[in-house]
Order: sequence, then structure tokens, then C-alpha cells
Amino acid sequence: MEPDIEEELLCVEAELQDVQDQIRALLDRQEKLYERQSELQTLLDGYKISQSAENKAAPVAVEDWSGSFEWDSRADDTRFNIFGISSFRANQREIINAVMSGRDVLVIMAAGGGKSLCYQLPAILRDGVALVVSPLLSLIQDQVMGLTALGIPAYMLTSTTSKEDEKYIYKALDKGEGALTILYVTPEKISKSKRFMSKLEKCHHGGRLSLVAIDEAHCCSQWGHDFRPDYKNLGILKIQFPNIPMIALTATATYKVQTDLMEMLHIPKCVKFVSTVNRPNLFYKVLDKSSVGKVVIDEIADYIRGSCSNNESGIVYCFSRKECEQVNELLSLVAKELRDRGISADYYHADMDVVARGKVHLRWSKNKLQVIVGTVAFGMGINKPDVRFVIHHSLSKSMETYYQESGRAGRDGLPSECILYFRPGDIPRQSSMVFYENCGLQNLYDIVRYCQSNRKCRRSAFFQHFGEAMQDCNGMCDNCAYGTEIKEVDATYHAKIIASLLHDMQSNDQRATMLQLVDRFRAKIKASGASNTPASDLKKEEVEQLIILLILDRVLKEEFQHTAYATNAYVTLGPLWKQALQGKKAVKLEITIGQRGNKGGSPKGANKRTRTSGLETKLDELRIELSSSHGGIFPHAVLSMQQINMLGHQKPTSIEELEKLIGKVKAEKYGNRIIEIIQPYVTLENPDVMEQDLRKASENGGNKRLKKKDKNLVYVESSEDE
Ligand SMILES: Nc1ncnc2c1ncn2[C@@H]1O[C@H](COP(=O)(O)OP(=O)(O)OP(=O)(O)O)[C@@H](O)[C@H]1O
Ligand SMILES: [Mg+2]
Repeated sequence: MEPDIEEELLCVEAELQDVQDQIRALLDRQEKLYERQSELQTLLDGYKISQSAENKAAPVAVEDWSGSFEWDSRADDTRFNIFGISSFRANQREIINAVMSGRDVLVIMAAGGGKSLCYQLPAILRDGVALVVSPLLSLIQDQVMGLTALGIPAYMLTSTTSKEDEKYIYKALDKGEGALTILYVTPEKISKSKRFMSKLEKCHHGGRLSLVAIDEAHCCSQWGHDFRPDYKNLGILKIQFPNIPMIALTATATYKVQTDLMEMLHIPKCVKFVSTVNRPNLFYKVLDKSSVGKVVIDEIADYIRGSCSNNESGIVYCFSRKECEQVNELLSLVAKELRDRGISADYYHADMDVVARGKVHLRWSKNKLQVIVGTVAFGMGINKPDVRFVIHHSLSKSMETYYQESGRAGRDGLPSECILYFRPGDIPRQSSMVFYENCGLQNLYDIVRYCQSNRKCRRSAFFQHFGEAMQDCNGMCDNCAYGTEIKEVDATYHAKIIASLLHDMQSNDQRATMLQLVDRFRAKIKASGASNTPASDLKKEEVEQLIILLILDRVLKEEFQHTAYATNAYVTLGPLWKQALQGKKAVKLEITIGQRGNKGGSPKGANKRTRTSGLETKLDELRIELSSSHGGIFPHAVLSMQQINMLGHQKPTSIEELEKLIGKVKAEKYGNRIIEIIQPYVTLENPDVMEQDLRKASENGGNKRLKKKDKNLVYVESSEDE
């Protein structure tokens, strides 16, 4: 009898185990399906919106904007000889053709993609004045200075415009007197200045308004990340000037924003150009953030000293603008600590007075200051193309904002790095700042997922977020480049303890912050004396990581309570807590071995940044010097980094050769000085080798000499004669 019972019991237990395994597998599958469901829903919403926008617009035959047009040769000549740009980037030529054909155009192109050229070049090719609306004074100033340096009659009408310039501009608008090709204004001018609008009408009436460009057009939309009320009134421009081509440009990719701004600007039939969100030159990396502030600063300083020895520019972002007071202290502290470690750094925050802020920005833009430590308030006005690194000392509030903020690196297309310091312990502070925003927590958890992931390509997270097909990362993120060295811990048991702890606390009307929960968990493990249970081996940070994982998996959730001074975040039981309590929810915790971002293995695409040669360094110094002597323009307006690299390789020795590389305008203006710098490097074809040989030669009693064979070739030979 007894053996029968025992046998049946074993069978029942085995079957139970089997059922439990199946439940677990099904729950896992359910999770995955939920995730996929939400991804597909986002894609579908986007698709529907785009369809309805297309249906609303009159059917337009598919047009070929890449064919030949009568202005082709003029466009190429202007691109090269005035802008010094050797070839168009993706979509630029097509966009220019559409504008030149008189069509309204919407341009969605990633940061640094080259949107400015898309309206500046047609502005030069078309007769009359091009009106450009741009949201920030600093952006406008940059652009006007750059264009003026290229000899293009560009002006701005803003609060800082002198009376004299204002008079000149109004005369040009009114009567067509004086050269005026591009006029920049802030949106307030359109919505608030009747005088300006009436002059603009006259300009239009006289057939002298060539095009209207709305830069940073996402500012029109409340769904965009930087809504500006004055942008809402820009719809008036299309109403007043229906036949003038309007080009709206933005780097924000969401469909909602796109359709919103087409409606607001009254350009339903516009030709839309959407480029990829991919920024192939950016290397994305997440690093574990130490809980000790100084260690983080040490690491940042080491990174800057090690990877950016040529005084290459960068930004360090700290916190969000909402925590301003403490942030200001933190910013100045971080800047000071970086200075103490030998790095030229200063801080920038919204509360500084305008002059001081402007000075910091200017020093940085002119490469006289290497690093700006700022809040995200230091954002849209940044037009510097050669930012080599953007470091986030703390988490952005969404994937979209991280894409924008990190995207300030490498706008010139050269390899640059985006580094994010992540610590689960930072999350409650962030979540208590965003929870009241529409989808605030969901957005934050998305970027937390991005950070927590040790295997998934970082780039793929952006493609997924913006509903774009996957593209190859080419080893340009830490997860793709270094491979993964992680330990997977089955944390199902740990999750069970946490759920039971919280359940007990909640039954007693108690609540816990994340820190308190971590402490309670560890205390419970200790008190139970279970030193060899699987739960005892988790470090404090790993318990934090687990709690965050459980929040992302909806086993737990965050709740918030306002006090007079702050908003506190608490961790409570979430929708799937019972499954966790019953051990039915498989929880797998990925623990990094060693430090994240420093995983072993040789990086595939990492460190693609080439070392700057001696000549390139000299050319870089020259551009700083020339920029000051040419009216204080920015160094990148003299020569871009790409042009410096090209000159470093090609080493032109005559103005004619130089002209073929950087165009007529720049060759004429700066040519002599550039050639002066290059010349010695042509005679010394390989200066590093040469220097070594020269040294050896002198050590050997000078029995070697340099012999010049032809203009470009130099070799070293032994000579007994000398
Ligand atoms: N075809 C090209 N070839 C090489 N460099 C280019 C080309 N087009 C633009 N650039 C350079 O790329 C940099 C970024 O261009 P631009 O400022 O127009 O970017 P953007 O798309 O407006 O970016 P953002 O969204 O950040 O404003 C500039 O330094 C510009 O001179
Ligand atoms: Mg731009």
C-alpha cells in the first residue's frame, strides 16, 4: 500500500513540476507578447497617421527628385566653391531640387545630417530674399556669422540687431536695395512685429521673397520635445505667401510631430523627405556608475585625458533642469573637479546671467575651453560640429531625449562617443521628476531598459523606438563591439522574497523607498541565517538592479508622494506580484563581470577615432588663429575637421590644388596660410619616421643624410662621404 502511495505522490509531484514549468514558460511568452504588442501598436499608429496624412493630401505622382535639373551645375558650383563641400549627403540634392521646383518640403533628417545646406543653397540660387525662422538667438548668430564669412549676404533681425542693420534690412525688404540673400528671424518677429510683417509683404509683393524656411520645425508641435508657443503662429506665412516654397526642417522623427506640423504650417501637399535616424559615426556606450561621486569624476577625467588628448570638445550632462538649485552646485563642482584633474572645463546653467553663459558657450565654441558641464538646458543652441564626446553623468528622461542630447556629438560625421553613466540607484529621483508627465514613467523605463541591457545592440533600441527597420551597427556600440561577459543569475527566489517582504509591509500600511527595500531585503536574508541561500550572494547594487528589473517586468511598481519639499518615490507591488510570490515568474538577472563597458575582447568598431597627425594639429591651431583674425568667426567656419583630415592626407601645395579640395572662397581667403603650414610636411613625407631617423643619424655621428628625390618623396640614405 505504502509504496503505491509514494509512487503516486512522486508522479503527482513530477506532473506538478511539469505544469509549473509550463506556466512559467507561458508567462514568459505572455511577457514577450505584451512587449511585441506594444511595439507593433506604435508602428501601426505611425503607419495609420502617415496614411491618413497622405490621403488628405491631393494624390501626388511619385516624383523623381534625383534626376537632372536646369540648375544642377549652378548648384554644384555653389556647393563646392562657396560652401567648400565636396559632395552632397543623402537626400540633400533631392531636397534642394524640390525646393528649387517651387514645392513645399518637409525634411526629417538626423542631427548633423546637413539640413542647413538644404535651404541655404536654394536661397543663393533663387533670386530675392530667403526668410529663415529659427528658435534661438545663438543658433541664428552662428549661422549668420558662418554665412557672412563665406561672403553670403546674410542678416538677422532680432533683439540684438543694431539700428543701422535694421534700417538696411527694412530697406532691402521694402525697396530691394542692398544685397540681402538670407534673413534670419526668431518666431516672435512673425507673431509680434506688425512692422516686420508689412515689410515682408512688400518684399513678397515686389516678387523678391525667394523661399521660407522653418528650422527646428518640431517646435510647432506640442508633441515635440521643445514646443514653443510662438511657432504656432507660423501658419500665417503660408496663408500670406501661398506661392512661395516653404521648407520645414527637423531632426525629430515621430509621425505625430510630422503630421502635426504639416497641419500647423499649412503645407499638406509638401514633399516629405525622411532620412534614417541612424548616426553611424556615434559609438554608444553605457558604463556602470559608482555610488561614490569622486570615482565617477575620476573616470570621466581619465576618459577625457586618454581619448581626447587633442583638446577635443565635449559635453558632460548632469541631471535635469527641474532640480536646478542643487544642480547648479553640482555643475560647478564637477567642472571644478575636472579642472583639478587638468581638464579645461566650465559649467553652464539656465540661472547664470546671459553674459556669463554666453561667454562660456563662446569659449567652448572657439575651442578655447574643452568641456562644458551643463544641464540639458545647454541644448538646442549648440551648433558645434566637432563635439567628440557627450557624457551623461546621469540618465536622460526618455530614449528620445537621449537621442537628441547624445546626438550633439559628431555632427561633422566623424567618429565620436556617447557615454551614459548608469546606476539603478539614480532611478527613483528621475522617476519622481517625470511621473506626472504624459507617459513619463513609460519613457523613463524605456531608457532604463536600454541601460540594463547587456546584449542587445544599443542602436537597435533607437530603430525600434522610432519605428525604423534595423540597420547594421558595425560594432559601433559597446554590446556589439566588446561581446558580453555576464553571469546570468536565476533570481526567481530573490523576487519571491521581495514580493513577500512588500506584501507584509503593505499589510501593515508600511511603504518602502528603493533604498529601504534593499536594506530590508538584505536584513531579512541575514536574519534568516541563510548565508548559503542563493539570495545571500547579491551585492547591494545587484539588489537595486533586481528591483528595477522587477519594476520593468511589472512585478513591482513605483508610487509617488508629495511632501512640502520633494516628491518621494516608493516601491510597491505591481500587477504581476502574485506570480513572483508563488515563484511562477522566472526572473533572470544579468550581472556584469568586471566593469561594464570595459568588457574583454577586442572592440570591433570601437576606437575608430583616428589619431591626429602633427600636420592636422597644426592646421587645427591655424583655424583657431584665423577664426579670431577674421572677425571672431568659429574655427569650424574656417575649416571643418573633415577638411583638416583631407588636407592632412592630400597635402596640397598650391592655391589651385587647394581650390580643388576646399572650394574657391576658402582657398582665396585662407589659402596662403594653409599652404605655408603644409609645405614643411610635404618635404618631410613621414615626419615621425623622419624624426626618428634624424635622431638616429645624429646618434650615429651623422653618417646619414636626408635626400630630397622629388616634391613628394624623401628618402634617407647612408653616406660615407659626409
Ligand atoms: N554634404 C556635406 N558634406 C560634408 N559636410 C556637410 C555636408 N552638409 C553639411 N555638412 C556639415 O555638417 C555639419 C552639420 O550640418 P547642419 O548644421 O546643417 O546640420 P543639421 O542637420 O542642421 O543638424 P541639427 O539638427 O543638429 O541642427 C556642418 O558642419 C555642415 O557644414
Ligand atoms: Mg540645424
